[in-house]
Amino acid sequence: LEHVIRLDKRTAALLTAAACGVGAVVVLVQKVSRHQEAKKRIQKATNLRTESLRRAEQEVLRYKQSHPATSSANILMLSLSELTKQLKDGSLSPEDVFYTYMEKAIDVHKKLNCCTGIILESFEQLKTIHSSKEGLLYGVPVSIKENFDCQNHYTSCGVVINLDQPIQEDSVLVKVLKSQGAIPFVKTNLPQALLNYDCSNPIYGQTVNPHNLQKTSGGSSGGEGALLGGGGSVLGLGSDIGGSIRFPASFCGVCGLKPTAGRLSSKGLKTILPGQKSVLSCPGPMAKDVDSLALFMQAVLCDHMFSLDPTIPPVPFNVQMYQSRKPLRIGYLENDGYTQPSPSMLRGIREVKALLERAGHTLVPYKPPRIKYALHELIVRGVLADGGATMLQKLKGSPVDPALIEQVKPYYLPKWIKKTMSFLLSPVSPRVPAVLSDYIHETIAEWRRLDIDVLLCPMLGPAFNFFYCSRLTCAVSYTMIYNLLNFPAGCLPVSTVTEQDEEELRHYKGNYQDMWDRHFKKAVTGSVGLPVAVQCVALPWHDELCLRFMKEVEELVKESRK
Ligand SMILES: CCCCCC/C=C\CCCCCCCC(=O)NCCO
Repeated sequence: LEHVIRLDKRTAALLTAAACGVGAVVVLVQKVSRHQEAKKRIQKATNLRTESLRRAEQEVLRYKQSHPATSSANILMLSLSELTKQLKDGSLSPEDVFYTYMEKAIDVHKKLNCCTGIILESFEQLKTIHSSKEGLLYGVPVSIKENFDCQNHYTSCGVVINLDQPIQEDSVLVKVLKSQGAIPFVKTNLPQALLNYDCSNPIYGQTVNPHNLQKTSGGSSGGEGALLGGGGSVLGLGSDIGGSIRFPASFCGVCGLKPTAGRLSSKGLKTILPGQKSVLSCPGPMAKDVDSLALFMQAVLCDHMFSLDPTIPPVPFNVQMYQSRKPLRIGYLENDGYTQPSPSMLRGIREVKALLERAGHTLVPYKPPRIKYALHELIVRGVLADGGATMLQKLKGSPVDPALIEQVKPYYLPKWIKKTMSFLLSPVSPRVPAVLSDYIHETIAEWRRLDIDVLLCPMLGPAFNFFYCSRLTCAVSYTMIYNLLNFPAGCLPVSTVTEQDEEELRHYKGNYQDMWDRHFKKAVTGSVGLPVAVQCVALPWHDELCLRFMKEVEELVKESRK
């Protein structure tokens, strides 16, 4: 009997070992085949990009040969309002403008890796563009961030799992832009899974900064930032849930507006956390100047958008509010108490504050109420309510990008650890949706108490060195708060980093003097000459007031340089 039992034990051990072996082989085979599938999809997507660039380049060459008199340098120098005027009065042809920007975009892409592909359908659209002469954006080439659906193109959001089928239908904003005579001509790069303010993914690679190739363009609308900053586009479409329009605008020296979420249609705009309602994502324009942002808003806030997406309130652009120059009461923020601004961020605020005061506006100091509570209890708990599971789901079957890895490492912690931590914290942590509206009204009450119309606050910058964005999610404090509050917020360049800023940075300690403060100092080191921006904020649905404030800052800065 003893012999039989021993034999049985040995058999059981052998069987267990064999089962484990088979299991391991199955897992390995699955992993290898998933990896190969991912490689195949990436190859297919990059081949499509290469082919679209090659064909566009050929078309540009053909056009240039038959139109040697096209003055490209002249066209590229024009602001959007000058460009639209000349297109309308016929002194410029849509063909000359289109081929000029196509050539420039390809050129900029070769240096900065900012495009995910050329929209070849734009060549066909150009042939019938004369029928859209009444449109506010007649003949204007517009660049589109990759996460907006465009018919026949992928909307990958930088994740391999989304590279299955090309999209069937244009997003609402792309349709509306076309109906206003704009020509979407190129799709632009973004970070893997969008929830990051760098601009790198395993499909299309890293986009770099037009002012310094050793710096990131920022993200997530980083392809837009780089292309606009490099001069390869005059108007772009981005999206923002934590600063994704404003970070690349700041890092690349262009303007960007995150409107009130709900003002523009998000139909056909892919996000990575659909259904997450605490912090709202929204589309918005990016461009070289504030008037271009305003023109974009005016163009898309039209009956066509309201009828394609009836969930959008039919409120057209308020030109009167944009053009008003009545003196304002402006709150200003120097340090939110969470992320100590870099010396150039702070200098930007102080210089603009002085210009605004000199122009007759009243400036009053402002502090956001309970900033730590807003960031930790409302933003982190709202966005990561599922412990990062949805995001990890999207990363399955593909490598995690080096620009994202540090950020997502904690999401990989075993569920039981995350659950225990959540349980331990739950007595002190309220449910986000229940208290979010209280926080919004508390902030509005503070604005009312100070009697302020708008707010001037620091904008993260200058452009980071590579791989620091994923280590510094805390640095979204100046931007993501306005996604949480759903206040419109825009940013614009006001200066460039000086030797003096760089010297002061050597003494930067941060508000907490912790690891993140040390990372921040390293992230922005070596930035002399890079753009410095400020952020302008208004109350919900007052997008035109936000733009008007931005426009005034832009004018004052321009004037002060004369
Ligand atoms: C202390 C505040 C930390 C907040 C952490 C929130 C959780 C994840 C990090 C988010 C980083 C957001 C970067 C911006 C991404 C963006 O706006 N994407 C737009 C997509 O349309």
